[in-house]
Amino acid sequence: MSNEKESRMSQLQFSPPFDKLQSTAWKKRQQAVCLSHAFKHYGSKKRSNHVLVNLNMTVSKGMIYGLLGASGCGKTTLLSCIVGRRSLNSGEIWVLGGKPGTKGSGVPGKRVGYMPQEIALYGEFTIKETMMYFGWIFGMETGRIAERLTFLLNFLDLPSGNRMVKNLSGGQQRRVSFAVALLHDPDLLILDEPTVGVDPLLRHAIWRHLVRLTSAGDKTVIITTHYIEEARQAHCIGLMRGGRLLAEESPQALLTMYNCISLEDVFLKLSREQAGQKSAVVELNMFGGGLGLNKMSKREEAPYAAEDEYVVGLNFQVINQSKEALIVDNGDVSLPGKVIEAVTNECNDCGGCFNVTSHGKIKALIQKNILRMWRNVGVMMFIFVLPVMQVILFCLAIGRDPTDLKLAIVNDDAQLVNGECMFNSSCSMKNLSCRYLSHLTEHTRQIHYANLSAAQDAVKQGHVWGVLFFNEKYSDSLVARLALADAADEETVRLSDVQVWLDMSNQHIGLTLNRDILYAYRDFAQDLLERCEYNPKLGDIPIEFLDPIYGNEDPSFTDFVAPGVIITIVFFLAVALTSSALIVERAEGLLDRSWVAGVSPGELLFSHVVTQFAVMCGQTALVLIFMILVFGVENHGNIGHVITLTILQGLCGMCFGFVISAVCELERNAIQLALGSFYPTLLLSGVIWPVEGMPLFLRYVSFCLPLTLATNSLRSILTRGWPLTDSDVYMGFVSTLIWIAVFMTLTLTILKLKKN
Ligand SMILES: Nc1ncnc2c1ncn2[C@@H]1O[C@H](COP(=O)(O)OP(=O)(O)OP(=O)(O)O)[C@@H](O)[C@H]1O
Repeated sequence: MSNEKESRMSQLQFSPPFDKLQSTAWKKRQQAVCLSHAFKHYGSKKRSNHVLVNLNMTVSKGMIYGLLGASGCGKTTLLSCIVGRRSLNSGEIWVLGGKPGTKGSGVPGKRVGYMPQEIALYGEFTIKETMMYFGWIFGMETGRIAERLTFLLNFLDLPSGNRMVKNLSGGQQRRVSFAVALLHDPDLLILDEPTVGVDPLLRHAIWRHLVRLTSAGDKTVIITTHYIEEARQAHCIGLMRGGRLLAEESPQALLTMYNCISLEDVFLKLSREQAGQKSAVVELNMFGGGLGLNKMSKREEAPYAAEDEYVVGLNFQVINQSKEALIVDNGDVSLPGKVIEAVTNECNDCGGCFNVTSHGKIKALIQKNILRMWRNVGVMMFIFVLPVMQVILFCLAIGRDPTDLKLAIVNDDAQLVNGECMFNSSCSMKNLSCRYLSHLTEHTRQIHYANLSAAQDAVKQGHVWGVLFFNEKYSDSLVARLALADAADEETVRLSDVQVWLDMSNQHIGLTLNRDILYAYRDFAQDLLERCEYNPKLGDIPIEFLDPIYGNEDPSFTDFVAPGVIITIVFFLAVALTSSALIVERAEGLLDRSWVAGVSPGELLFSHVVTQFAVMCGQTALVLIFMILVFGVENHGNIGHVITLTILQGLCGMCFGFVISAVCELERNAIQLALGSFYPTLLLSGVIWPVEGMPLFLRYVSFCLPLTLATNSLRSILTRGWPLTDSDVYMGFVSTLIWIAVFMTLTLTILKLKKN
């Protein structure tokens, strides 16, 4: 050890005593990472899985710390606590002088470079775009990112920066992921198995680079690896098992202390000791020199809660610095970095200096969202083609009267001439059945049958929708009935009736025929009276329907359903688009990477809101253009209000999508929840049937749903032209805004809870 280093060490050892508590805290803050009595479990208290159990760990600045342990022993969990991605259930954690997650600590954020186990990269980005994205998130200048990109492409032997990540090999993708962690030259590098799938030459280069990085003393690396041999190059090794560190020493010191020739032997020995010398069933998988300690008995994996009893080594306390800890492979003794750090360098003193402005991050996030959509043809089709298709299909398929309905006619009143039912259109009282039938043609196709039983059979077999029967005395009886009025006898009245049997199994077709048969009689009677110079009104029932105040005399079902359909399309497209967005990012480890890079849930949501808002404006424009301009759905109101309400509903759907994606871990569950909510909402919101037709209790449920009042409001604007001041209209806006606020609050709360 050099004299200078020695004197610095002794200065530390005899540093002026603060009060005891203060000096302990001060010591912890001088380390790159310091955990004491750390506990972490997953699951509920009753069924908890204890992953970190009274774990103590000290990583001094400027060292490479190799974290080794069997699969499932808690390494990733430990790293995620260090980077601020998870918090401990109890215990203390200091990272770079601050507590992860506290303001200005820079962790999570730009002070830490994190390479997770998963690839966690956007497949549809090029390498360059990937670097730009993460660089902007870290608040780097574009020029600086380009410089680092050139260096990292060379250093990591990566192909051109213009290659798409998804087209790279697995090993190349891992190297890009490693490059992202190195990009902003962070103070602390956390690398979760960075050398998996990397060839030996490059692995060697990576380790050389890590050693070079840390040699200046201001950069620290924590690395997990299953290649135990490469871990020999670390300054310190933490051997982890059952949620705690069995040892924390330099490789050389471990070998010496345990009198072993390999680190695997050391680990085996320690594991046996920890398991109380009882048959430690540890299978060493020797493939590629890997540690492969993944087949331990359950008993062995159980956590050990006794206080510090198995921790071997000196824990690198700065004041009692272990010499062994400072021995590097070549036998030289070196200081693990800048052991002495001025208290003035503490992060709390620079208050917020590690905060990257939200502006840069949001810009990067928005660009990322747009690029992901743009590069994904399926998503683009979903966004812009699907709503148009839905509108076109709705307008073509829903609300039109059924036509070409076959009706069986049995006419004993008139003879067919060349298959035609002939009549005289002047004031003639002959063949009145044919005259009547001439008014029944709008939606029907008449098929003449010779007798009643054949016609009724045709209905029974589904060939026709109904039978109209005219007896042989129909015309004469009808004339007599009109002439005699109330003097007509029962027989005359009966014979002047047209007898009808309908197939009412299809309500809409049945009602259409029913209506047409009645209207045809009215038209027939009025026509006959007019030709015979009577007042045609005598043929009508004595009720006069004047011009409707709203709507028209022949209201269309399309006009009734259209407002609800517009809102449903925009709402549920937004749900579908958003609900999977966060889940996919989370499943691919991208969300974790963003959190660790310092992106907050609020920034992430905001970026999605902005992108989605732009998408929704496009969707709304397309839906309204096709509904109103192309298919002529009526609009008597202010188009500005129609557009605003539709966009607000889209935002509301997006926020609901955020809730789903925050709640669900799997995309499958998100799809189930989105689909599951679609039908109840559609049925209960008065979109396809008036709310007034529901039982009373269901109406209350209906009014509490996000689409009901908005649909009512849009309907009032479109069909009645009501202004915003009308309560029916403004309640749609108010309820939508309330739902947006509720969904956003829920999402933020769930995300924050999950982040913790
Ligand atoms: N989100 C989670 N919820 C519940 N249990 C979890 C969660 N993440 C990890 N675990 C459990 O915690 C334990 C430790 O997992 P962790 O990923 O930290 O292990 P590891 O040492 O990194 O393993 P490997 O080397 O295979 O990556 C495992 O039993 C795992 O099943």
